[in-house]
Order: sequence, then structure tokens, then C-alpha cells
Amino acid sequence: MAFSVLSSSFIHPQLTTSIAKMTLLDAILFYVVHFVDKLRIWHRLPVILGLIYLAIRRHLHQRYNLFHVGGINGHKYDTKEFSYRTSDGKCNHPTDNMIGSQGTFFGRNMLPSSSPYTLMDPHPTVVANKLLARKKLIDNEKQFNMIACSWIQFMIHDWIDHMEDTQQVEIRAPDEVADGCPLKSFKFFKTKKISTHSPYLKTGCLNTRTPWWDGSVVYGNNEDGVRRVRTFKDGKLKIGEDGLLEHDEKGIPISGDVRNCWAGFSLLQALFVKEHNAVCDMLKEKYPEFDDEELYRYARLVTSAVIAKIHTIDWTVELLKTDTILAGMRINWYGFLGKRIKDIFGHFGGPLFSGLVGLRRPRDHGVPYSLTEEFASVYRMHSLLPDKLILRDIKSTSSELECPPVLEEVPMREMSGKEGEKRLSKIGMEKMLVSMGYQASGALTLWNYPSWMRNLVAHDINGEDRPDPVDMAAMEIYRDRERGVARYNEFRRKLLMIPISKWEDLTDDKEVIEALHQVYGDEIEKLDLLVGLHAEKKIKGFAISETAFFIFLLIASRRLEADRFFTTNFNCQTYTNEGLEWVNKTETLKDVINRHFPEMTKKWMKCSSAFSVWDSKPDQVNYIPLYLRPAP
Ligand code: HEM
Repeated sequence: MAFSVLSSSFIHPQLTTSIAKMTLLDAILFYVVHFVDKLRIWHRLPVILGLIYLAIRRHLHQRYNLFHVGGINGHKYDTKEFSYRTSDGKCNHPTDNMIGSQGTFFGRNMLPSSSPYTLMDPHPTVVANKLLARKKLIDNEKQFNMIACSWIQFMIHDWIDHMEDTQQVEIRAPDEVADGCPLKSFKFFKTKKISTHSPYLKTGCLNTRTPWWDGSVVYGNNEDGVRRVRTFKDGKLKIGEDGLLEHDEKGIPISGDVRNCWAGFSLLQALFVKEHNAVCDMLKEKYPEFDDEELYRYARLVTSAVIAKIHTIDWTVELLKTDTILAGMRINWYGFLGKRIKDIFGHFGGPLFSGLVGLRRPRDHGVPYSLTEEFASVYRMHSLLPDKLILRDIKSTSSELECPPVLEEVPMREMSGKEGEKRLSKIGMEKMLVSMGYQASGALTLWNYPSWMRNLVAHDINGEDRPDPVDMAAMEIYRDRERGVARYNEFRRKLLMIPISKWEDLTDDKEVIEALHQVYGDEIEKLDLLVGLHAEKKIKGFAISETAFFIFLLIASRRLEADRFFTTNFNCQTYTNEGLEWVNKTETLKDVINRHFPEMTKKWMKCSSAFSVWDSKPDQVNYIPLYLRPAP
């Protein structure tokens, strides 16, 4: 039922159209959220109230921010026959074999931009030069390290990549900024647009990766990819003698995804090959009758679930370091009653009590699962990357309480692609892991886009270098516009957030405001999403903007609750008893590192999470129960 009676002057005038589409109950819920937003206090509320706010907000996004793109052409299939993760993501949705498979459409969280501004307004290179280009590295201090940075690239390469067109575009820097540009002009392929036959969206883009949380970054996105990485013996995957990825004759790593790789990313791929192979060893011992195919299938399920769990209750908690998010992410996995109760009684009482994982049926809120354009846009986080990787001497005999001394600083360019792979094999897995553990990542803020990425040799889908280098900062601005992603203020409105009405609403930084004026004048509506996300005042403890976070709130839950292998089939029959126990006993990346390198965690990791800088203090014990904690 449309409910417009409530849209009084209380509602921000630019949000009244959103409320007009809502049911009475949702309109009331929206009032609650909007009231809290006006006071800007949700993150300063006591944990329990913050959780209620987030639950209501997530509910509204599930109702009004999910749009399916393309038709539904799949077929029913026998879920019992496909009780494993297929190579190309088919046969996961319980009644449609195609949903979430490789090559399906990106969905949307909002309808495409209705902005009148054209693709080149303002010029992407001007935006890149004046607002993005790194002046001096700003880092994330102790909160987030280079493992955390590599981890999110590892996840992106599990979930999304846009299919490209064969047609190229060229961007030429205008005279006013050309001198300060590493590339005066550059060429790249357009995003491929395909007709959708949807009433509200004529064309859409295809995802060349499987959007499920299925470990495709390790296993590949189709049969050919999977064949490349498997040994076909005891279910195992290929791995070099030195514990790093093997390489083909061209020097390209043999892994599930090899595009735009760098040493930190390929190191995580290798770590999870080790994990997969260890699961195979454990299963073979318990079930000597299992053949290669069975071992592979079970080990893939287990390893993918370990990855999803680490992301949910370890990585995200470090990214958004507040008690409310800690509680929320643990509720997503274990439910309000927590791990101990779930371990004893199993999943009961629905998602609130026992979490999303283990739900009896997957939930997609009436919109078939996919990842979305807007999700890709808020994950544009290249500013996490530094200019140099700082290598440390882990053989140093100095006191165990000190951090290992610096050996060398290697430019990131030399750590990327084939050259990076060669470097990594000389450095070795342990030295690289410890070095990344001790180095802070870059911060997601303006003027922090890595300079070396403004003249970057990007890769083809098969990991080969492209002939034309690109200015990634300018290209990213172009990409969001090209794909019809709303600009910052429209994005906020469509996400039921209060839009900004002046630059001062976005930031207190006078220098930033001055630069925004220079590029966008007074046209707030013109502000690009990427710039807005990086300029936004951050919530204390958050390494990302609140606007990006609300997309996460929706999608992080959806990746779990829509997946049959985290819901209906998250059980002993599908994973084996021991497999499920493996997932259940692994809580953090530190647990995985500890399994493979016990000496390393003991000697070098003082902090609580492998994602915070390793010489930071462990989290302090807080005797107040999590849900009862007061406002921060
Ligand atoms: C050395 C490390 C990295 C390199 C060389 C690299 C390079 C690239 C390149 C060339 C693209 C394609 C751009 C285009 O054609 O539009 C891309 C896309 C992207 N990258 Fe990275 N990247 C790196 C690390 C990261 C990290 C740490 C993140 C963090 C989240 C990230 C997130 C993304 C996202 C979200 C996209 C868009 C994907 C899509 O359009 O489907 N990348 N990256």
C-alpha cells in the first residue's frame, strides 16, 4: 500500500518519493531510521539499540534496494544430485540452475542514475588529478594491514568482474591538467552492455566471475579453470614445493583467478590452496573410501566456508571496529544466542537466534541472487594500496617483542604481475606474510590514490599484460558513470540516506572543500560517487564511509542467506561431520595461519587479528557482555 500520509515535513523533502512506495509498516520503520539519521547517532547508541537500527535499515534495503536484471531462464534440477559447488556456480539456487552462475547479469541496488551530467563532466582526469592523486601516503595506522588489503582483493576476485566490450575508448587529459598526468591519454575497453528485456533497465552488464562465495578465486569460474588448478589426486590442488603457486610456461600463476594479481594476492591464494589440501588430508584419513572427486568437492565446500567465515567475523570486524558491528557480524554467523548455544542445540528459532548460516531455506527476498553494480562501485578501494612494500627480516635474532627490522622497500610495481611472482618466490611465503602483517595499508581518503596505478599495465582475463597502460584513477571515475551508477547524492537518496546540501555536510576539511569547489563548483549533485565516498567524514572505528557501509550491510548478509551451501545444505550430510567441525573450529585468519605456520603466529603476531598491524596491542578484555555495552 502506498503510504503518503506520513510524509510530512518531518521527512527530508528529497526522500518523500521513497516513502510513497512503502507499506504502512515500512513507512513507520523508515520514520524511525530517518529520525535516528537526523540526529546522526546510530553508531553512538548502546550496542543493542545500534543493532535494532541496523536490523531495520537492512530490512528496508532488502525491500527497496534489490533489483533483478535480466530474465530468469534457468531450469529446475535435483538439488540432491548437486550437493556440491559446481565449477561455474550453476545449481545453487534451489529452483533455478542458472542463478549466480558465471556470465549472469549484475543486479542493482537502485535504478540507474537519472543524472543529467554526461560521461565526461567533469573530465575524469581532472577529478583524478585534483581530488584522487596521492600527495603523500596516508595510512590506516594500526587498524588495517597489507594482509587486510590483499584479502579484499582476494574476495573481489572471488565475486565480481565486468565483461568488457571489444570496442575501445580513449581518454585524453585536458590541457589544464595534462602536465601533472602520468599518462596524457590512455585507451581501454568499454564495459559490455547487453540487452536485458527488463521493463526498468534496457541494458545491463555481465559478471565474468561467479558471484557466490564459492572460493572461485582459488578454484576458477568454470570447468577449464578448475581443471587448471586440480592435481586429480586425492582431491588436491596444485602447489609449488616452496608453498607458493605454481606457474605456467609464461610465468602466469596457476590459480582460480590471475587477473591483475600482485604478490600479496597470490600469497593468499597459495595459503588457501594449502588449507584446501590440508582438508583433503584430514578427509582422506577419516574416509579412505572417498575418491579424488569426492575429496575435492568436500574440501572445496569446507575451504569456501572458512573463507566466508573469516571475512564475516574477522576481516569485517577489523574494518568496522566497533562493538555494534562486532555483535552484528557474530549474529550473522552464529545468531543472537552465540556460538556456544548453536554448537549445543544447532540452528533453531530463525536468523535472529541462530544466525543466517544454517537457515532451513535460502532467502533472497524475492529477488534472485547476484552481486550488484553499486556493490562493485563501493568496493573501489585501490587507495588501500601503498607505494612500496616494506620487507622485513624474519631471521633477525633480536628480542621477540620487537617487530622484525626492515630489510628493503620494494616499489609496488615490482611486486605486481609476473615480475611480482618472481620477486615473491625469492622472498618466500613466510617473510612475505610477516612483512605484510607489519605494514599498514593505505587509508580510504582523498589524495591517496596510488601514483603507480595511474600508469598501470592491466591484465587480460588470462593474466597477460595489456599493451596500453591505463590511469586507473581516471578510469574508475569513468566506469561508474559508464555503468549508470548514481552519483554520490543520488546514491544516498536512493539508499534512504539524508543527502548532503552543501560541501560542509560532507567534510570539515577546508582544503578538500576548496578542491571540491574547483572541480564541481556548487553543483553538489555532480559529485562522483568515488570522490564522495573518500571525502565523507568517517564514523569512529570505520575504515570505510557510512554510505559504502549500508551497501555492505545488505550484501554481506545476502551472500550468506541466499546461498544453499550456507543455509539448507550447511550440514553434515553435505560437508561431512569432520568438514563441518573444521569450519566450526576455525574462527579467524590467525587460526589458518597458525595451522600452517605455528611458529610464525607465536613469534610475530602479538595482535588479536591477523588483519591489524601485527605489533598492535591485542584487544582488551571487556567484562561487560557485548550486547549490554553502553554507547561508545
Ligand atoms: C596490485 C593490486 C591491484 C591491481 C593491479 C588492480 C587492478 C585493477 C584493474 C586493472 C581493474 C579493472 C579496471 C577496469 O577495467 O575498470 C580493477 C578493478 C577493480 N579492483 Fe582492483 N587492483 C588491485 C587491487 C585491488 C584492491 C586491493 C581492491 C580492493 C577492494 C580492488 C578492487 C577492485 C574493484 C572493486 C574493481 C572493479 C571490478 C569490476 O569492475 O567488476 N582492487 N583492479
